[in-house]
Parts: sequence; C-alpha cells; structure tokens
Amino acid sequence: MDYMLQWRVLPLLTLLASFLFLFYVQNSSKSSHKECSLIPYQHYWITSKRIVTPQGVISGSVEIKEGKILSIVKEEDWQGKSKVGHIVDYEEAVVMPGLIDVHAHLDDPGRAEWEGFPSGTKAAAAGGITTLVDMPLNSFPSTVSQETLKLKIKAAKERIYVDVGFWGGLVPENAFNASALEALLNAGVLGLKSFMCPSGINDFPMTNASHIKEGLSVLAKYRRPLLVHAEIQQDSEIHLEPKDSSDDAHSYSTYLKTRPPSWEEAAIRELVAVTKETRSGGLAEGSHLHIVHLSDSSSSLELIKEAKNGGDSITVETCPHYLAFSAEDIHDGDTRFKCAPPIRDAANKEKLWEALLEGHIDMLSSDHSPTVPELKLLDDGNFLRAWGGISSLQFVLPVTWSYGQKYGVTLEQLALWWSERPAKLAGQELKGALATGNLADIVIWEPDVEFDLNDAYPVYFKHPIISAYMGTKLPKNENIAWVWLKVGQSSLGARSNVAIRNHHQLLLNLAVLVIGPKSGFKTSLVKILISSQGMDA
Ligand SMILES: NC(=O)NC(NC(N)=O)C(=O)[O-]
Ligand SMILES: [Zn+2]
Ligand SMILES: [Zn+2]
Repeated sequence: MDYMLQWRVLPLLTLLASFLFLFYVQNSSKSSHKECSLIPYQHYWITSKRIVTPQGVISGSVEIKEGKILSIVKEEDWQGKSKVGHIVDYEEAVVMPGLIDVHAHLDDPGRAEWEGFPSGTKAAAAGGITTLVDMPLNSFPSTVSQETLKLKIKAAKERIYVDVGFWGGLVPENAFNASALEALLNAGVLGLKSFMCPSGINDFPMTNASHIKEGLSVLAKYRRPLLVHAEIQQDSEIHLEPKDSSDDAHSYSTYLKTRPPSWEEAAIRELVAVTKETRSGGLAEGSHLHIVHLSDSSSSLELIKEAKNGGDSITVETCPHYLAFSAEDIHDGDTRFKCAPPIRDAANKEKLWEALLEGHIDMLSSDHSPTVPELKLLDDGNFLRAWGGISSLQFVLPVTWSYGQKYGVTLEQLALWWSERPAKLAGQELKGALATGNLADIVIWEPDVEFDLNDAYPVYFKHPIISAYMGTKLPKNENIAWVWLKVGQSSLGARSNVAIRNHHQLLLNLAVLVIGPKSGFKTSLVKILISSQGMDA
C-alpha cells in the first residue's frame, strides 16, 4: 500500500564550500565581507579521492584562498610538497562544482507565502545548489523593469543563503521599448525571460514572435540570453472543465490531453524561425535563445536539433521531474505533479534521457515553482484548476543522480549539466567548474550512501506537503533511490579530517552552517549577482 512505501534514499550529502564574491555586486560598500567560506579558514585545502574537474575525476586537493581556487593538485604530484594552510580531508566523498540552477521561482516580494528568499535559498543549499537565478514571475510585482528589479534586490538582500541572480521579464509592455529593456539590463538582470502562452500570473502577459524578435535585438548588444517558455496554446481558451464531458478533471490523463506536445512544437517552430537570425551575419547575431523546461522529446526536440545544426545560437534545458516521473505513474488527484508543459509518458521520458546523454539537451534546471498548498487543491485533486508548478529545489542533485544510475550517468556529466553549461548561460565566467582562478563554489557529497527518505526527514521546505518527491504516492516498482546532500561535519569547531556519516544529523547541520545566525556565518557570505558584463562597447 502506498503509505507503507519506503523511499530509498541514496546518499549523500554535504556541504560545500564557499559561495563567493561575485561579479559586480550592486552595492559594493555594503558588501565588503571578507568571509567567503563555510570552512573557517582563509587558506585551506580540500582533499578527496573524487574531485570533478573539467579534465576528469582526479584524486587530489583543491587549494582555496579567500574564496577562490588557487590550485588543483593531483595526488601523484603532491609528493614531497608541503601544503600551506589547513587540510580538510573528505576521503571518498565527491568534490564537485556547486550546482547552478538557472530556473527557480522565489516568489518574494509579493507572494513570499508561496516561497521566499530565505526559505528558497536554504532549500537550494540543501540540494547542493550554490547559485540560483530567480525567474521574473510569481513574485509581485513581476520583474519587468528597473524599478521592479530594485524591489527584488531589496527583498533578497541579506536574506539569501546561496548566490542569487535575476532574470528580467520580456513582456508586451516593454518589448518594443528598447530604452526600458536597456534600463532593465543595465540594472543588472542576467538576461530576459518570456512566455508564449498564458503564464498564470496577471502582470506577466505572454509574448509572440514579434516581441521575441525585438527582445533579441536588444539582448544581442548585451550578449545576454532570452529564455522562453515554449508552449503555444492551440485552442482558444484554457480549459477549467474537461473538453470531453466523459473525462474527469481529477484524472491526470485529462490534464495531459489539454497540453499536448503540439503546444511545444508550435512554439519551438516559431522560435527556430527567429533564431536563424542569431547565426553569424544574421540580424540578431550575438543574441542567444534558451528554451526552458522541454518536455516533448519528439518533434520539438527535432526542431531544436535542426536549428543547432544550422548554426543557431540556441540551447535547451529539461528538469528532473521530466526525467524522474512519467504520466502512467501519476495517481488521480495527485496535483503535486501538475506542471506545464506536463510530464508525459514513459516512452517520452526515455527519449529525454537519450537526448540528454547524447548532448541534444544542454542542461538541467529545477523549475522550482511552488505555491501555497491551498492552490494545489490537494484535497479536491482537480488537475485543471490546481496551480501548475513542481516544488523541487532540495532534490535536484539526488534525483538526477539516482534516476541517472540506470543510464550510466557520470559525475562529469552531472557537473556539465548542472554547473558548467548553466554558468555559461548565466554569464558567470568564474563559476561552473573546479579550475584555478574560479570561485570556490563547491558541493561535497556522497553518491554511494543510501538511506530512507520519509516525512520525518529534515529538509528545507516552505510547504513539504506539495513536494512531488516526498510522500507515499508513487508506485513501488519505481525502485527509487534518493540521494541527499551531505555536510562534512557537525560543527566547524570540531571539523576534522574525517567525514561524518550520520546523514540526518549532517543535514541539520548543513542548515545550521549555511543559514544560522548563531553559527558564526553571515548571510553576507553570498552575493547578489548583478551583471555588468558582456555589453558591447
Ligand atoms: N508561473 C509559473 O511559475 N509557471 C511555471 N509553471 C510550471 N512550470 O508549471 C513555469 O515555469 O511555467
Ligand atoms: Zn515555464
Ligand atoms: Zn518556471
């Protein structure tokens, strides 16, 4: 029976390291913190048998000084050399670049009861994410102007526990107003985001291909990307009642039918017509288009592949929930799994994995989009009326790794999908890889440790009840293995060279370390990322 299911949890955990100085911090006079690490040394070495570098997994040490990676030394090259600074030995634990989530909705200000900067960034840290880029909608007001970006920054300031950057919104109101868009870009958004279907948020209306073309021409100058929710509604209205009266709004298949793959395909067809201009010599050369949360692994993916082959500047992400779940497994009434585009059937999921492994899908993101439990209509279970969005920040690493086992996913692939390519999309040149000179944004975790995840498990949720990854409603035959983030030690004072393996304990300690005002760490460890890079002179 469902409620008896034990969820296998793989492993891990950890902690991580230094969130650091970031690019151009908005108010540098107020951000002159010297502290840059959860480890209380200015100069130290992290040692492990499994350090994930762009050149492969090595046994060795990462030397960190004042929040930056000073050197990376292979074990065989250590001999005879002395190390200046403290050594923190993580043994077999994996040392990897912190994850960069380029798609999360922290609904603060305005809808902080859905998700806020403190709760969302704690959850991110618990999931191994060291940098998160916030979407311009679901907060109120939406981030569509220089003024509304200021409100975001004010809401985030000194309330965040991982580095945070912002996407701005491309909406009809600003799309043809280049100076308004430039003001938003100059104020520091890392790029823009738009919807090709209703977003569910009144002050974030959808754009069409003309708006998108205009947006790209401004973005070209700044060399920042446009992210697009690629679905075009094929009927005249969003259905709140089943189209076919014999269908039940409480059944997942009814919802699935309302958003067929043709919605994604129609949008992507229009987008790839526009991205032809991003080719060298094209009118929008220098701009880049990124398709968020791809679910359709058939025609939509084929269109993207063709565009890439033709030289368009285009990338695509998918999300852990499309890789973990399939429509067949979603129980009637279980609206925790409602999102847009929808989770499709198992065959579609297999093809998404294939595309990811073959490099046709470039990266992963959470699309963490929670709301209050009441709007998920958990009791009623009406899929057509419930809020669409999956809450998942704290699970992205565990889920990708655990479900990826079947496909032979490697640590290098994880780093590519979750760090290196997202860093590039967000213009974070000093993030995304463990390399000399980069910021020491690091996650340390144990991929091989398993344990059960149940409702008593301490994870950082605003609303645990809406998480698709917690609870008892999945079929047993999924053979789910969960992974978890591990923190290296219970308290900094007691930190030694030995990693502790009590995960519950460690998870709690991760939170204390990252966020606790009494832990001795300040939230000023982390930064608001304000872009001032990339604009052509
Ligand atoms: N307003 C939203 O957060 N929408 C999100 N909703 C989902 N994915 O179901 C999204 O990213 O489209
Ligand atoms: Zn979306
Ligand atoms: Zn989203």
